[in-house]
Amino acid sequence: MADIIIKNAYVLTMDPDAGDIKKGTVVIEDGKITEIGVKTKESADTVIDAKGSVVMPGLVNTHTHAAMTLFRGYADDLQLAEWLEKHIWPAEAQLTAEDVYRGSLLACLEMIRSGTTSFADMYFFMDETAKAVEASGLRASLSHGLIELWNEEKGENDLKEGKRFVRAWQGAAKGRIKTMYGPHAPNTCSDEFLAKVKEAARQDGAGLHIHVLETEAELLAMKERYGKCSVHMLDDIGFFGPDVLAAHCVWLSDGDIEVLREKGVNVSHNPISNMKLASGTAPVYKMLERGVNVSLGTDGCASNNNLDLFEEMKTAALLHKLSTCNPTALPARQVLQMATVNGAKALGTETGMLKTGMKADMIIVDMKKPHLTPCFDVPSHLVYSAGGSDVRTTIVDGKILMQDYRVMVLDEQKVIEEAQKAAEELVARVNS
Ligand SMILES: O=c1[nH]cnc2c1ncn2[C@@H]1O[C@H](CO)[C@@H](O)[C@H]1O
Ligand SMILES: [Zn+2]
Repeated sequence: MADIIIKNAYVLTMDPDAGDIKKGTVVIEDGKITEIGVKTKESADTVIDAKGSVVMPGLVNTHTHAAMTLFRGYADDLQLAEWLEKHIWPAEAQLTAEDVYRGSLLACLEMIRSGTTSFADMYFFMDETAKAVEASGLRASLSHGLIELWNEEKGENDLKEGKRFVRAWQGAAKGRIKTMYGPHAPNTCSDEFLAKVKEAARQDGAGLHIHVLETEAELLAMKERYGKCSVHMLDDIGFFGPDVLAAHCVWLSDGDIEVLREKGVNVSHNPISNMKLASGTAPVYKMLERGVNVSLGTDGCASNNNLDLFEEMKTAALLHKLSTCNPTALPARQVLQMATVNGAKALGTETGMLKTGMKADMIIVDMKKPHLTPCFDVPSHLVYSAGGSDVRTTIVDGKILMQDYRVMVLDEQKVIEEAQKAAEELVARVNS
């Protein structure tokens, strides 16, 4: 007997061999997809009739800072350097472990509601984010942010904590948690420090999550310090490989794109954050054309200001049509692939596709809505017309986290109230 059967759904498998099944069935057992097709002979404890809905792989957010939900709308309409150094970092200096737990739990709730089933995070007090992931049932790749700022002692301490975290949580929450090293950026960490972090990651068999060439200011600072850009500096110290997740990658030359492709680096594109902070336009069309694995991320809620990957998909599609003056750039299906298949590849998880044997991370999107009527093409609707609030059911590792808009794993009102309180008290401390 299976655990869950989803029937009568439009199945968007994202599996190139299987394609879409217009009226299909997905069978889930022991956290995995055991059958996919038109009909099944199986029976199950839970049978979901998904008539009028789409079942698809859960979305993968490859770059965020979950606890920054507490800073949602806290400092808007500013230059990145001023935003980070004058507003965000002073506020982060007042953060407590409890705050990070409240903020992370709020983020998990928001992700469950908007169809994100796994995410990559880089922040502080990461034990708390890990606990929130454990409690919420989501899947995540977590890293402690290492910000050396050319201070050897700070670097050592950060790396020590990063290492402790990597070892403490690798494989936790029944394998849903993976850990990574999170050196912040090439303009906040020295080349020597980055090489040390790379070595630690190699020893632990852990991945690396880093911001790369988010701003022109970073590019100019790198040229002045090293006589080369971040990509070449990182390449020269042996940093790159398929275990690296590079967020932003806005200010790339054609040569940089070639390095990223050759080394199998995974890029997390964050169009809304890049637009909001006016960081620039990442050459996503070119990267995809050359075969770089580009996925999607929201970045933190201080620069987005939500975690809705449906919004991110639409924005990515529109931004690259506009920036290339080419309406055929980033068609809907390719954008869906970025948010599912490419994201799963970036995090190295057996998810991102509905396929027998894969982990059962999937969402059911309600298509019986005024703004989704009529429906000629499902991928088009998912990218251009739908929003995170159209997700009715969210399943991770074969467990139902939200069923028919009801979150099963968290006390929603309590999570919201406690996050609100934590945010208010935090800002009061910052201003006192
Ligand atoms: O867009 C961004 N660019 C650079 N840093 C960021 C961005 N968003 C958040 N952080 C910062 O990264 C650190 C986590 O390691 C935090 O200090 C967070 O505020
Ligand atoms: Zn970031």
